[in-house]
Amino acid sequence: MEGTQITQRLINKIAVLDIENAFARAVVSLHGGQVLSFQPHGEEKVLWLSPDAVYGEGKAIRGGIPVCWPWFSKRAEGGPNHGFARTSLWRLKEQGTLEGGETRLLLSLPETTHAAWDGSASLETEIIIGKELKVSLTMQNIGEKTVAISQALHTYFNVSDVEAISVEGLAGRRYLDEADNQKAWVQQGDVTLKGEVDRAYLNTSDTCTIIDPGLKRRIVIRKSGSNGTIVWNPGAELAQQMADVPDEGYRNMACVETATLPALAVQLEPQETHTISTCISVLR
Ligand SMILES: O=P(O)(O)OC[C@H]1O[C@H](O)[C@H](O)[C@@H](O)[C@@H]1O
Repeated sequence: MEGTQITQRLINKIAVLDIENAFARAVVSLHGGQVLSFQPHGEEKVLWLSPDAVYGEGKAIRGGIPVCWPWFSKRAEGGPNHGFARTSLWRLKEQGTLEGGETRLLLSLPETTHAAWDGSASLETEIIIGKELKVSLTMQNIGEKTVAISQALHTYFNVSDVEAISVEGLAGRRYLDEADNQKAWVQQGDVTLKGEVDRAYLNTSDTCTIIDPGLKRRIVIRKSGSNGTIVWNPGAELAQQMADVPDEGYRNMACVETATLPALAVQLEPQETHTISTCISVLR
């Protein structure tokens, strides 16, 4: 197939773009500035998207790569969990095809302010869809004071069985167990996920690899500009309490998130810019 096809449609009034090129298919939502799907040709879907996801104003879409910004997690001062970028309406600023045939989209939130936040920033997400998926989030402080930014490209991966997979690349790293009062541990060997897992790995920009024996593939997650990795799965009990996750839905999902943790927030000076990015590829 030559070139890129991009078509727009609505899911319950939310505008999404369907992209198809020589390498892959992808779906991107302008609500949240969020990749919802990425599927290289001949490959199973790489990202998990909840069949019960809610598409509506003010709601976060469960799955794909939500952009958590300008804070990650709950915030002592209040405001929505994981910030407001994932519930904002982004603009499609540029679209094009790169020399190698990959599709490039640039989404933007030009002047980003919120009642619960005293900062002011511009935000752009560059999405490159090729054999690999690359997502880069670039922010610039356009206010007059320094702002502390924590964030995540909160990536939900599609897996055959969460209890059968393992995540390589975090051995020896310190983590806080968010499911157990932030107790600190050091990761021994690869990460396996049984029951609720919510871990914040600190000071690591290492590449992680999801080994999925059921789908007979490895998903390689490279990252830059981020000093932390979150590994999350709600487990059976919590999933049952989540209206936008089917009871058994947790089994096919694993989040490995490229993050800046609140404790290690970026101090962004006026006019300063910062980029975090993740690059996802599949190996057989
Ligand atoms: O339900 P959400 O606000 O989307 O958050 C979903 C999850 O995100 C991250 O992975 C956090 O580490 C978890 O503590 C949180 O439960």
